[in-house]
Parts: sequence; C-alpha cells; structure tokens
Amino acid sequence: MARTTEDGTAAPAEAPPSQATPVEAGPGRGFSRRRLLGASAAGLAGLGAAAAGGYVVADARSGAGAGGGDAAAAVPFHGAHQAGIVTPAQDRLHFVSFDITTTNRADLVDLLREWTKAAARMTAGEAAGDTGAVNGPIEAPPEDTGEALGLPASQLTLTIGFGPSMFDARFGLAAKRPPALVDLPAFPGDALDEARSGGDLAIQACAHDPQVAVHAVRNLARIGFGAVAVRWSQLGFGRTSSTSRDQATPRNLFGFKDGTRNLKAEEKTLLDEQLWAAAGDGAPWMAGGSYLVARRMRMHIETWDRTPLSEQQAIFGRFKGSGAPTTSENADGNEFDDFEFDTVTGASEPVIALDAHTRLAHPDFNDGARLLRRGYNFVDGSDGLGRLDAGLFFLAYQRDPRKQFIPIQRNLARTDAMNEYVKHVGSAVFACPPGVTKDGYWGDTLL
Ligand SMILES: C=CC1=C(C)c2cc3[nH]c(cc4nc(cc5[nH]c(cc1n2)c(C)c5CCC(=O)O)C(CCC(=O)O)=C4C)c(C)c3C=C
Ligand SMILES: [Fe+2]
Repeated sequence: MARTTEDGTAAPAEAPPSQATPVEAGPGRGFSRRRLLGASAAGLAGLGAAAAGGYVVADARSGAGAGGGDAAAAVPFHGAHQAGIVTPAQDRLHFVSFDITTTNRADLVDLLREWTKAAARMTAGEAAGDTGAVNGPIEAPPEDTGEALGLPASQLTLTIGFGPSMFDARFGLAAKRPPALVDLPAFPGDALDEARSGGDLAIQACAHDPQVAVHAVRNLARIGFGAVAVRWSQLGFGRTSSTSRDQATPRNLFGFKDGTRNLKAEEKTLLDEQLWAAAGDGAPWMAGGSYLVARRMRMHIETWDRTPLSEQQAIFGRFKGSGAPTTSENADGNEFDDFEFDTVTGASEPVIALDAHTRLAHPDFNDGARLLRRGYNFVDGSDGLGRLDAGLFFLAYQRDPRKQFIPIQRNLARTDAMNEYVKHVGSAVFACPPGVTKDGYWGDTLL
C-alpha cells in the first residue's frame, strides 16, 4: 500500500513498486487517491506478479474477478438510480444508521449537499474534502481522516436512505412520506433490539476493501457532526448474494449458496416491476428510487453445525454442495434449475418440504413478489456464552415493502423450518431516493 508523507508524496515502504509511484499533490486540490491509482494502474499493467500475489483485491469468491470487474476501479456515483443497488455486490459492507440531531431543515439540506460532494469524491477514489488528509492548514483538523490514502476506489458505492421518522413534524416532510414507507409490523419470533433498529437516515457503504468502506462512513459521520449522530452500524465481511448474472453465487454462514434466485441487474423488465419505485406509486419524488429493508439476523451456527446434512438440505430444499434444488436429478445438479414443488417422495411427502425456506419465500407462494437481496455475513465477536455473535445482515431492495418484504416475512415467520436457527435482532426500513445528477444532491427530489 502506498502511503504519503506530509508533503503528499507516496512513500514506498513495503508496497510493491507499482503502488509506490510518487504522486504530487495538485495545487489547491490536495492529495488525490485517484491520481495515485492512475499511476498505480499503469504500473500494474506490467506487473502481473503483484496481482497474482494478491496485492490487488482479487478474491476469486467475491464479485471481483468473478463478474464484478476490476476490484480497484471506481463505480460511477451519478446516474438515474443510486449506485450500490444493482451494482455487482462488493465483498465488504459498512452500514450506518443515523439520528438527525438538528431540527433545522436548512441544516439538513446543507448536510445532504456536503455529504453528496464528499460521496462523489470518495467513490472516485479521492479524499473526502478538497485539501484531503495532509494538505490543509496545519492548525485545522484535516478534511479527510487519512486511512484510505493510497488505496484505490475499490468499487466503493455509497447509497443513502431515509427512514420513516424523517417524515415526522421536524422538517415539514410529513405530506411527502411515501405510502410504501411503512413502519414494519412485528413478526412472530422477533427479538428486536431498539439500539440496533430504526434511524432517520442510513448509508450503505460497499467496497472490495473494508478500509475503504469504513473510511467513507467515518468521514460522512465526521462531516455530519452537530447535525446527525450515529445510531447503530454494522460491518459485513462476505456478500451473501449475487446481483449480476456474471457473479458467482457466494455462501452464507450456514454454508449454503445464497442469492441463486436473486433479482439480477440484467433483468431489466423485472427490475422495473419489482425494484424501482415509479412516479405513480404515491410519492413522485421517489421515482427511480427503491425501498430498503435491513434485518440483523443472528444465526445459531453452533446448533446448525450439529444438525445432520439431510436436515440442513431439507430446510433450504437445496443440495449444500451444488446449490441445486433437491428436486434436481442429483446432488451435482444445476443451482439454477427450477424447483418442482409438486414432486413427492415414495411416501407421498413433498420433496421440497412445506416448511422449507425456499418454498415459503418463492414468488409462486407470494403473489409473484421478488426481492433484490444484498446482504452480508457478520461475526461481531462472541456473546460471552461461548457462542459466536454471527449471522446475516439481511438487506433487501424492493419497489414496495407492503407487497414484498412484509408478506414474504409473514410467511417465513410463521412456519419456516430455518426459524429454529435464526433470530431477528435488528430491523429498519428506508426510502432510497433516485440517483443524483451532476449538479444535484442526495434527496434533492424530496427537499
Ligand atoms: C423476508 C425475506 C427473507 C429473509 C429474512 C431471508 C433470510 C435468510 N435466507 C437465508 C438463506 C437462503 N435464502 C434463500 C432464498 C431466498 N430467501 C428469500 C427471502 C428471505 N430470506 C427469498 C425471496 C429467496 C429466494 C426464493 C426463490 O425465489 O426461490 C436461499 C436459496 C438460494 C437463493 O435462491 O438465494 C438461501 C440459502 C438465510 C441464511 C437467511 C437468514 C439468516
Ligand atoms: Fe432467504
């Protein structure tokens, strides 16, 4: 990794030569992470060895190099939809939910403008502010915290969402609350912790490098000081879904392929039907946006690990190795085979059990409802009782939670065989506005 000295030049340290190319700080612009990347990328062209050695984030299991493109590259920030929804899911997550502490609408608009500028810069691989970490006045706190100096954009995406509580009396937004932005109902078995739930605003930071995602959230929180306070946050270390057909299907902490039948970026007609809010949906400012449900789901992995393979497979109606439905010809079948829910065993029992997770979540049993899942594995240490505090941070985007997440979760909460092994401990819902134009800011269609 290249580092910079106080005058903004890269110090070689233990970095490979390609990453150590000195980069000058431009007049008035300070240190640019992107320019360093440009120099590094040129060096890398002749340095297959560095990549082969794994210096560039190149996890074969992640989106990078397996359909996610160049793991170091930048994802465009501006566009019709926010990045970070259908963008091929990166391998790392830092999700943060904020309470708004100001009651002044103008302050909120200022914050969103400032955040948008910083987000556009950081997703391009640049420092959060113009003068960066080391080129501002020595008497002032730097405009960037510095831990991403020398790191490439790493496909960082930053996606903002507004919680139901933002539409209370404080900012005069009540009349603009989208009908689809409902408070989620209580589901049987919920064990929600208020301290890990809700929030006025949320930011999803995804990247192929955890340091880049954490850096982005940290800088947005720093910029928001005095206007917002972090309510809760969650780190995720391995994507549990593919959002593009080019990506290999990853595995969750139960060891199963997850995301096989996810909505994918290439399914444009389905995305318009199931993912993107439309002007006629009751909140014209949300057209091109989407609704995000976040659930922190603790997984009792120690109990799971003592469960026979046959039972594990019955819970998902899929073979653990290949991910194929258990109605496929054999265990080495294709994960993309269709389920045959009517197939019965010799004893006239359905092969895909009536309480199998995939049957209960399937569109055939949910009025055609689909989700774009974008969750991550987490392990947050242990719980003091000899168990890992591990699970899945479930993230699902959709056009209308009333027709999608809520009915599906009602189905699952009632009879899902997986319930014995999971507990919902955190919950939140957010309206994620459409993408930002070059002159616009996050939420400008609302505010
Ligand atoms: C309310 C929605 C869902 C929650 C909550 C949920 C939690 C959850 N799921 C798994 C593991 C798997 N889920 C799979 C498929 C699947 N899950 C949901 C919805 C929720 N899951 C849907 C809509 C689907 C797709 C159904 C279909 O169309 O067939 C699978 C199978 C592979 C796949 O298709 O993705 C697995 C495995 C866990 C571990 C979990 C919470 C801890
Ligand atoms: Fe699922």
